[in-house]
Amino acid sequence: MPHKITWGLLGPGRIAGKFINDLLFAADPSRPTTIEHKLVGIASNSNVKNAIRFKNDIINQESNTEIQCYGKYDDLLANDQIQVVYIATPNFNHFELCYKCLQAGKSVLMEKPFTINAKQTEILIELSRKKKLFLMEAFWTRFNPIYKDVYKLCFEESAIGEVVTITSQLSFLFDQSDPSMDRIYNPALGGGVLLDIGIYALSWPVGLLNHDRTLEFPEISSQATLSNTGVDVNTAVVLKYGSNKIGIANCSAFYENQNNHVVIYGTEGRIEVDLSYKPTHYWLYDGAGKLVKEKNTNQYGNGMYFEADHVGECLTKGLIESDWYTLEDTLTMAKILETVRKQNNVVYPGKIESTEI
Ligand SMILES: NC(=O)C1=CN([C@@H]2O[C@H](COP(=O)(O)OP(=O)(O)OC[C@H]3O[C@@H](n4cnc5c(N)ncnc54)[C@H](OP(=O)(O)O)[C@@H]3O)[C@@H](O)[C@H]2O)C=CC1
Ligand SMILES: O=C1OC[C@@H](O)[C@H](O)[C@H]1O
Repeated sequence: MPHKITWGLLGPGRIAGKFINDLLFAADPSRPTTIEHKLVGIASNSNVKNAIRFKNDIINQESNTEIQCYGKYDDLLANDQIQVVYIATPNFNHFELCYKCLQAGKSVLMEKPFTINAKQTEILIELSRKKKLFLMEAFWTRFNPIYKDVYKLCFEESAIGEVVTITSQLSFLFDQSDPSMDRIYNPALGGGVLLDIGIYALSWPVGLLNHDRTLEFPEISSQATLSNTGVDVNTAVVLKYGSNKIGIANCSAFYENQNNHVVIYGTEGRIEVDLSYKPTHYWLYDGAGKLVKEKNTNQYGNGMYFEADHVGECLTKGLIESDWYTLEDTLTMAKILETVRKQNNVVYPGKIESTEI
């Protein structure tokens, strides 16, 4: 019998549509058959019509009759049929909503970036442990099979010797005159490219230069250009781990990058990856620069079901934390993002930095 995981959704917007589509419908034959995902509730906090529209747009009318729609997030939290809540709102209220979910006894899958600052992350980790509830950042890239293959090549097969340098980028054209870009340019919503897309570029050096989590927090130097609204829009970060490992990550809102690549350099070769946020292809080169292996993956859905299935597997096993993308990993990333923001005077309103509920 498959293990049924019952989901609630807060924030029926853009990413939620992709995630829920994947959760329910991605037809990858390798998906675990032991888990049956069921969407039980959808909540908008501004208008129940948003939740209803989402339900009708995403889910086949015949199969959606049992899904409850709510006009307030709190009402969804009162539904005791819901086991885990996926929070897909803009960055500014992640802390508050996650805190409320945990207090209401719900496990949580929280969109990236987990919170606005490291203190908020620490509080949520502590609360989830106290309540014995599952909590994870929806860092979908880490669950992508190409990321996992690269990890294996580097650390189980020693395919490129010692990993010493990683360069990684992610840039999109975020047009400031487009009203839908409010989330990116508005400090009150926790905007800026670092938290929006820089986090993906950073995740490769952060995940692979310290893969066994034995090294100290890295030395960080960074530079950023700020928008007229005060958030970062063109940002570069250098991380130094230990005495000899260096990561370079950059992100920008100024151009649509055709080359959002990652390159992992080892002492005996390199691995190139096509897309830092949504990898589909890797190429392994030996020390002489000869291509020795490559892999292209089949694409099913949006690539977000890997993280969703992982949540299902963790819940099935009764875990309160992933052992693959841990809460310590989330906290480390939160500290790195905060350090870079501080170095570049990206200041958010005190209200969204607050740890008061
Ligand atoms: N994993 C990934 O690939 C991606 C992740 N993300 C992350 O997901 C989160 C949501 O991004 P995205 O889907 O683009 O966001 P949207 O702008 O689509 O907003 C999502 C929902 O949040 C609520 N909301 C939007 N603006 C506000 C506001 N000003 N005040 C209060 N509530 C608001 C709305 O729900 P309601 O009806 O309740 O008001 C809206 O439907 C972000 O943290 C982002 O970093 C985003 C894109 C891709
Ligand atoms: O997480 C994301 O990935 C894709 C981007 O377009 C989006 O702005 C960002 O939030």
